[in-house]
Amino acid sequence: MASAGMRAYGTVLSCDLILWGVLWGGLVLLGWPSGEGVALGWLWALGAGRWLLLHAVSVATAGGRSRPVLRRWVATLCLLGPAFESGKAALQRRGSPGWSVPLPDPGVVALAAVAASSACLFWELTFPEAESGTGGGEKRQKAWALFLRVVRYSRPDALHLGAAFLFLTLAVLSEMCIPYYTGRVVDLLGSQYQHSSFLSAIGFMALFSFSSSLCAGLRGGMFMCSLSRLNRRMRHMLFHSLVQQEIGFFEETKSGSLTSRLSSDTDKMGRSVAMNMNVLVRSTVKVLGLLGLMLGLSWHLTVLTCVEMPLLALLQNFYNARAQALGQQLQDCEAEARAVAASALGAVRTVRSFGAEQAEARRYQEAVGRTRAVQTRKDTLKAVLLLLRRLVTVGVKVMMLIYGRRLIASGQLTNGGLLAFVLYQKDMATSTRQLVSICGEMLNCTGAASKVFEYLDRKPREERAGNLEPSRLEGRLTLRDVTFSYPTKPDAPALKGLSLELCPGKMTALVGPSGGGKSSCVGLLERFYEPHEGQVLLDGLPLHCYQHRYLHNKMAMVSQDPVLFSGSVRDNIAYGLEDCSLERIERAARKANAHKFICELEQGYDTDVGECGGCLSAGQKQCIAIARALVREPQILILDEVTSCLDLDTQLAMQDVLTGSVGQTVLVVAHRLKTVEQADRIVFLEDGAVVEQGTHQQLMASRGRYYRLREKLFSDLDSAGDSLSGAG
Ligand SMILES: Nc1ncnc2c1ncn2[C@@H]1O[C@H](COP(=O)(O)OP(=O)(O)OP(=O)(O)O)[C@@H](O)[C@H]1O
Repeated sequence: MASAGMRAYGTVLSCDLILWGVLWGGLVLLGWPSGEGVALGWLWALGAGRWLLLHAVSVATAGGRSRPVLRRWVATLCLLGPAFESGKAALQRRGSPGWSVPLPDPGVVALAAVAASSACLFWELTFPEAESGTGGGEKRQKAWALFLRVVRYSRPDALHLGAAFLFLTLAVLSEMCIPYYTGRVVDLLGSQYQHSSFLSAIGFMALFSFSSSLCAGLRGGMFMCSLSRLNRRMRHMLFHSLVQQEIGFFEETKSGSLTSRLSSDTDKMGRSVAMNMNVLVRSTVKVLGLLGLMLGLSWHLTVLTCVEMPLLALLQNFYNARAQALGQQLQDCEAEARAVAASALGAVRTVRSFGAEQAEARRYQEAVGRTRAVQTRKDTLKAVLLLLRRLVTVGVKVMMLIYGRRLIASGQLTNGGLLAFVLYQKDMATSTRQLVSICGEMLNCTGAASKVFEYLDRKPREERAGNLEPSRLEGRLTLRDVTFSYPTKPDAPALKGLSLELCPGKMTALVGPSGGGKSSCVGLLERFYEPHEGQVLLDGLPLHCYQHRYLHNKMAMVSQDPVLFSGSVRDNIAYGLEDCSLERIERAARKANAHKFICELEQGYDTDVGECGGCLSAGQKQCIAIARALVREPQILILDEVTSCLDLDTQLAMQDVLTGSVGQTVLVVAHRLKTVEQADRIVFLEDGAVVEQGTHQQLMASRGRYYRLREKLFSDLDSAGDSLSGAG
């Protein structure tokens, strides 16, 4: 592939040489006086003819399809000369459309070839993906589409961005004027000194310096402001979309990846518009402006400086390939060190109880050591890049000064002109470098944008809730022939054709061995998941017909491991309810046997429960969770293994709640709960199916699975209860 490319370049160059040879030979034969000019139009006609011919040659050599970079190279090679001469003539105001320009000599042709090749080499090295066939093109198109979408989301900030771009242009223009006046000052000091001209040059220098600083500051402020506004909007939208997703989505996606989308990816994405556009526009305006100014000062020196760009791009490419791999390694090492620290600090009680502090410290030290080793390699590579980059820059500058001296000696350039050129060239190198890195960075940012949009556009897999809100709800729940498997285990059904009915005013207990499917039933009733087969009905209608908030106000659940949110006890009990009075909260807390210990807390109902309720005991957390469910006065109450952490008093209070509730549908999932004996119906689940059901007496009499499990599991509780009553 590479050799075919080289062959195409070689063939085109050879044809071009032959073409010029024929032209110059013909002119000599015709006796054309050397140094005689031609009309600018003829030069363009010559360029266009050359372009057509060389393009045909390139297509023929590349077997019918020439690569885009080859096409661009041919166009640059043929049209650079006429474009340059036109620009030069316009700058020097040579007058009428019949401008006469010199015919290119072999030196100028060779220089144009070097400049065109440098530009194309620079392009190819900087954007290798853009040329790698249709895949690269598609990738670019996708990146561009994403970028435009981010721009669309920035529409509300149009005013800020518009002002930012205005200040940016003003800052760049002012900046570009400074070297010109610096050169003027040097010239005035070096030749006949004129006080007024000197003062005016100094004045302009100061004015442009001040305006460039002021505009740059305002530009930065405006960009930062629009960036933070966009970030805030995107985070809000993304969070809104995430909390709407089905529960299965959160099981399939790591929470770390979700938080990283919310924080770093939205930020990166915002940068692709605000910060990168800032640098991109600034660098593009600067590169073009500086190129014009440099060409105006000396085109010889400008061509010479063009050598620097492909060399720098070559170095950058070499660095990028290696730095990317090291960056990946670094990320892995950092993640490992973080994981070691998090696991040890998160389970500090276990570490302490096993006396493993030293071992954990050693493990963390080793992980940090590995991170440092990779970081050192990365820093060394960067240092080598900086050194080589500096060498190239200095080498080009030395060549430029040597050549500049010759131009000054021959009167083609002034001292101040050379100084201005050197200052422009320095700026040009920086802007080009920024332009190169910003293109990579923008693709990077659109990568972040694609991840953010992936979640933003994601439609929850489950059917959206309907709008049914009947004023009277009986509360009859039915699971009819339900088959269900978790998204992470699609081939292992947790429920297999299960049918179950929960009647209003009755308490149903689900019992059975671990993994039997009890919590899965609860998950379906709570509409965390949708069944794959069968139906879940409430009062004869599918659950998804009911309005979301209505459903969850009528149906309250206390889970095995209840989660409290940081905030006051009162906020936690009234969670999800608007305008819930303190009396109502206290009533629910009393029922859940929580009022007494809440009143003993330092600030009563206003006490902060700490992160995830960390300031409370497991039993107290359970009681608050029960109060949170009871405060809604739900029609359907689901208690999933709630008594595991409750003391005897609270268990008795719970029994009062359960037996005292009239017309309420109650579902209790239990292994050890005494109340299952009082349940109106006990359903024994095993391996995702109902094995037997009936009252406690019926099941005990039948001496089936329930009987055997009860014998095994409840004997401990019975003996504990017996010993307690004996003690009483
Ligand atoms: N989130 C989940 N993702 C994948 N599989 C799950 C998930 N939760 C439960 N399971 C699997 O589904 C099956 C039924 O589990 P389920 O939690 O419903 O049983 P259970 O009767 O409530 O058990 P336990 O009494 O131990 O809580 C088990 O095989 C379990 O491994």
